[in-house]
Amino acid sequence: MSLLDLAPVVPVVVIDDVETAVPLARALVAGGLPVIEVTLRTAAALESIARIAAEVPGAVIGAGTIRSAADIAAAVGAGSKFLVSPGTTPALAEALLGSGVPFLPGAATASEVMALAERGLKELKFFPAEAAGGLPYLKSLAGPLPDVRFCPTGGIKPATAPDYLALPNVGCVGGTWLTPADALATGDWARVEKLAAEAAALRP
Ligand SMILES: O=C(O)C(=O)C[C@H](O)[C@H](O)COP(=O)(O)O
Repeated sequence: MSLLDLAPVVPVVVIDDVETAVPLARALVAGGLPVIEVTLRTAAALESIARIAAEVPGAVIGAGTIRSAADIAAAVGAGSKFLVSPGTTPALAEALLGSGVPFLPGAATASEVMALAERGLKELKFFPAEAAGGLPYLKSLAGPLPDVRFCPTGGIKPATAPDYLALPNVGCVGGTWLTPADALATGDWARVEKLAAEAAALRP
């Protein structure tokens, strides 16, 4: 099954304290969102991915902010089951194709989408979704490029997620709203689970 169809919302998580990784992943899975993207933006990211991979069997754990072949090696080595990049250079596309795991390469323009589609890559992250044109932009791409599907991410909120999910070329959306920094800091896993449950219900 495609990465885009596993869950309506992919939580994008920035983890500063590795001790929060497992409880937050458990809360997301309990709420009904098994696909979790940990951004490689913090020192705790790789160890967090490793712990979630080892200790949260219901999670499909992946790495975001992939920018290089070295990032791919580190992320896959830590146990990432999928990879996500904010944008895609030709070299990064090559490295992702050789990674051995599913991935969502980032794209934001018709030309970038077409360059990836030429290589057979037709399931992409649309980033930064809101800033790059949001709903009208994705609707416009669906006309000439109907065979390409997206996980828009960047600026998407609970109120706007349903409109994105209603588009024919959107499989899921990504966002950080499921794991607010203050909830992570205070260990408010019940709040994370509730936010996840509300998001999971966006596509019954
Ligand atoms: O680090 C990355 O490569 C990313 O994944 C960027 C994130 O997708 C956005 O930062 C989403 O953040 P929100 O706009 O708060 O939902």
